[in-house]
Amino acid sequence: MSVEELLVSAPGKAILHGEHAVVHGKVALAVSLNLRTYLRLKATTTGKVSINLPNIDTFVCWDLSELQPLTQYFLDVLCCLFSNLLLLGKRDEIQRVDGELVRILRKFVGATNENLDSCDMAILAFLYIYFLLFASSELPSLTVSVWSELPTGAGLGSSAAYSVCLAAALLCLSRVIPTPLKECDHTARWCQEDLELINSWAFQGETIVHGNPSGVDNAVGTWGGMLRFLAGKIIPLNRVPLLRILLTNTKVPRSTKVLVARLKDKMNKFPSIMTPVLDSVNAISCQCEKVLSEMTSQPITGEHYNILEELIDINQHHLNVMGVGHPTLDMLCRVTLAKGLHSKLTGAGGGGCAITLLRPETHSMVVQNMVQDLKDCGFDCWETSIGGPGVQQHSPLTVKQEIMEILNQY
Ligand SMILES: Nc1ncnc2c1ncn2[C@@H]1O[C@H](COP(=O)(O)OP(=O)(O)O)[C@@H](O)[C@H]1O
Ligand SMILES: C[C@@](O)(CCOP(=O)(O)O)CC(=O)O
Ligand SMILES: [Mg+2]
Repeated sequence: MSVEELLVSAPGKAILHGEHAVVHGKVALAVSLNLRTYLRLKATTTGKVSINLPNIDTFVCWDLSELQPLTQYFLDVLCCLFSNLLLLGKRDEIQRVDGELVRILRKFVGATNENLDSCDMAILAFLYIYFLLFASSELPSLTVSVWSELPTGAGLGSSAAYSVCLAAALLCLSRVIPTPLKECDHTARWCQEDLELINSWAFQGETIVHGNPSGVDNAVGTWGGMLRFLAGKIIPLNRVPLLRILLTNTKVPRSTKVLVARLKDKMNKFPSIMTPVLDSVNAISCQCEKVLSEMTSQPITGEHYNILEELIDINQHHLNVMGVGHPTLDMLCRVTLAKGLHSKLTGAGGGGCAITLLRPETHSMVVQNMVQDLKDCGFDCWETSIGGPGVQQHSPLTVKQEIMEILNQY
């Protein structure tokens, strides 16, 4: 069946514990959010490839004749990649981004900045997946439009949600995986094997945006729910208590790529100092997992919350030691602590977002006052439910009208 129009979405994430340490092979606990990125793909006959990214004010359109000469560079890599793709066993090969191809694409889009600005990274991630999937056949003419409820570059995994949507939609268009939505369905998900493929292609998109991602963000975007992630191994945590979490965005812009590289430099400079810090973060993730599991098998007590709060405080100090804190994040922690509530940065830090654990007994007036104090600092706050579904295909009727209106503009 040919794909004429396709609507997919993927959730953002919050990391409870283990950001950065997870890049160095330590455990992370992460959970999907009910804030999603939506992508609409339309196959066209215009002879053009258009990509519309209103969140980052980026709108690009190429003639297929401009793109065609680039296909030759991808063909060698493709021979190897497609055979591995079909075998599905050699996942490492699929996941390795080819540096030479990225250099060629960077030159094509005129990206000069070593760290790449946000629009270049998003365009490169699209082109990389597009060429790898289509260079060996006819390049398809299409329009891709993306809109996200997530703030971009704020620690909530917008890059991964974007990459997961790109991977799912382009894999469907190339017919490597089927479109799961049946006529009577509102939303549908792919089988486990197809999800693994989406996840591995999304990892490539993340690699272009981040440089050296752990893979935890694209795993949450693909599978949703709460996950334990360790060195590429994904374990869904099905028995977890319902946690109330407040998200606050300091609105200080930062780049995950730069922050991940900053910690790498520190690790190289002070290995014997930084390694124990990362080991301690690993222990925090394990201890948190244990407490969360106890909270589902025993009556929940104040002591469980006390431990969760202490772990948040210790980890926030560690993240400052790693060099990924920011004065606004320190201020945010002080403001919430004044109301007796504990916070830590989430994601790459350096600004961006923090999570605050709300205790069940915390009165709604206390939360409201605290939110006002945070807003007075210039921050955005929202209490969101966690554990939203992973990547999905939608019928247009199931997507909020305001989101469809944005996507339908293109
Ligand atoms: N909705 C979107 N549209 C276009 N690009 C996006 C979108 N969401 C994320 N991106 C890409 O991801 C980058 C942000 O990734 P990153 O620095 O990892 O922050 P985070 O993942 O925490 O939001 C953006 O600069 C952009 O290149
Ligand atoms: C810092 C890190 O642990 C999480 C980054 O998340 P985000 O891009 O800031 O949402 C990096 C990674 O795991 O790839
Ligand atoms: Mg990211």
